[in-house]
Amino acid sequence: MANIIAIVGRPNVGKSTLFNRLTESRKAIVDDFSGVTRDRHYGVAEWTDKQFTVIDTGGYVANSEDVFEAAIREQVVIAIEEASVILFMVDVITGITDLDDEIAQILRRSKKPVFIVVNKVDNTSLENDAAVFYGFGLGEIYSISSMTGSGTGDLLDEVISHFEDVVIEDNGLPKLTIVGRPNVGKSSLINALMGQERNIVTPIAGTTRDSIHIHYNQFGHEFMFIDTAGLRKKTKVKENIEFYSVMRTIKALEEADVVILMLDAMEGLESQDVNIFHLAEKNKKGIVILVNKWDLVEKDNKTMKAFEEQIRQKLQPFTDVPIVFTSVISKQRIFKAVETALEVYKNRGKKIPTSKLNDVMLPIIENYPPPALKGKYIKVKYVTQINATSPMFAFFCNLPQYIKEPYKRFIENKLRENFDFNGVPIQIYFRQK
Ligand SMILES: Nc1nc2c(ncn2[C@@H]2O[C@H](COP(=O)(O)OP(=O)(O)OP(=O)(O)O)[C@@H](O)[C@H]2O)c(=O)[nH]1
Ligand SMILES: Nc1nc2c(ncn2[C@@H]2O[C@H](COP(=O)(O)OP(=O)(O)OP(=O)(O)O)[C@@H](O)[C@H]2O)c(=O)[nH]1
Repeated sequence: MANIIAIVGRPNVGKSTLFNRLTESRKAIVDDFSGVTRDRHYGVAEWTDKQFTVIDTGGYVANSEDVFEAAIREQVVIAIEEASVILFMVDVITGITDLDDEIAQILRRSKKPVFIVVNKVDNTSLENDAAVFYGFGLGEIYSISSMTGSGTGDLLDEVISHFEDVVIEDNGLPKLTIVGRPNVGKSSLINALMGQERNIVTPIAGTTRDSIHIHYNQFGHEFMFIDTAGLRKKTKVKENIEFYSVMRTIKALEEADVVILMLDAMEGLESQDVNIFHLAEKNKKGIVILVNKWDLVEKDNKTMKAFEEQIRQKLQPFTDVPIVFTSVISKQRIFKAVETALEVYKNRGKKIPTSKLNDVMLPIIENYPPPALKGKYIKVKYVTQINATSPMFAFFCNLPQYIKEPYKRFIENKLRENFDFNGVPIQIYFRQK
């Protein structure tokens, strides 16, 4: 089961501030790429050795107070159903409001772990004021200051102790999932690929009730579809449809080996898609981009190229990703899409023999060594691929701490030029030897 933390609470209590703090801490530690777009609503975070996804449920722009509060209540219900842990954030300065009380009432019916996070406790003199929130009857309270970070460590220690280990069912077959915003054509694609069969397959229940695993075995291809496309929840508020589908997407993504990110050609790649892309990238999943509804685009011989460039521009720095233009309606390139996803699956499992790796990479490094720092030369001695589910390389050298980001990028590009890793994130480490 995916570990998802949802931060709920009324506006202005500081949800986004905590979210930024949690997701940035990971960025500083493990995210090797700089210049990555900051994920606004959901991101990957890490505490001690546990990795998890954080969702910030704020950010409504609603026209009436009623709709607004209904939307928040609905979000809390979705969070209870879909998240593993809920952080209910309140504000020590304002105390308990009516909306806080309503949210607490919904949360009291939840079976999921709920943490009351009392924010804006910037100094110890405010700690006494926090005690009022015991009145919710939801157990322990955690006083924090999202602004300074104080108290967040204790909170996270407690939160991660409620995570379950991610158990992923494995029958050795590639696991693909199709993700994308509502209405891009996900269900249509699965239906088109399965043909009549979809109606007769008995869905193999996934490890959780979050997804359906469909065994595909036709036209010489065998794999598993992690399908969430059929699972839809009726929500009254537009933003919540998105919120719900994001939750489902995160879970499907964590179970899959390769993520097929489907776009609508008429809309292009939007920020929500870029978020999903980065989520897949950070989870080290293989990625294929499908530009669907290509039939609707007025095109000439340059359109596809221009479209591709536009997309890659937004995906930087990880642009070595296949892009396939499909029309599910006219069955154009739908098998190509599957074949490409299976290629990416192969690339993700690729192991380069150490001798070959050194034969190729050492001369490149010799010709273009890492820049010397403070008069010290960096000597790379050898490289090896580490045994892992996605490509990971260790370069052994005398002064690993002197290797800077641009040089890592250079090395990654050379690996990609010489060995096909199309569609897969690569991790590169420099180690002391
Ligand atoms: N003093 C103090 N102010 C804080 C703290 N955390 C957040 N704030 C401030 O509270 C205000 C609201 O913070 P946000 O993080 O935007 O709140 P939110 O809950 O995400 O709000 P919505 O996006 O509207 O749902 C901002 O002005 C923050 O600077 C804190 O720990 N202490
Ligand atoms: N013109 C055109 N329409 C398409 C294509 N693929 C799907 N559609 C239409 O787009 C609409 C949405 O398709 P769905 O397959 O339901 O999309 P979905 O991504 O599963 O949508 P949600 O279930 O809301 O997430 C339907 O009316 C489809 O007929 C395509 O390639 N071209």
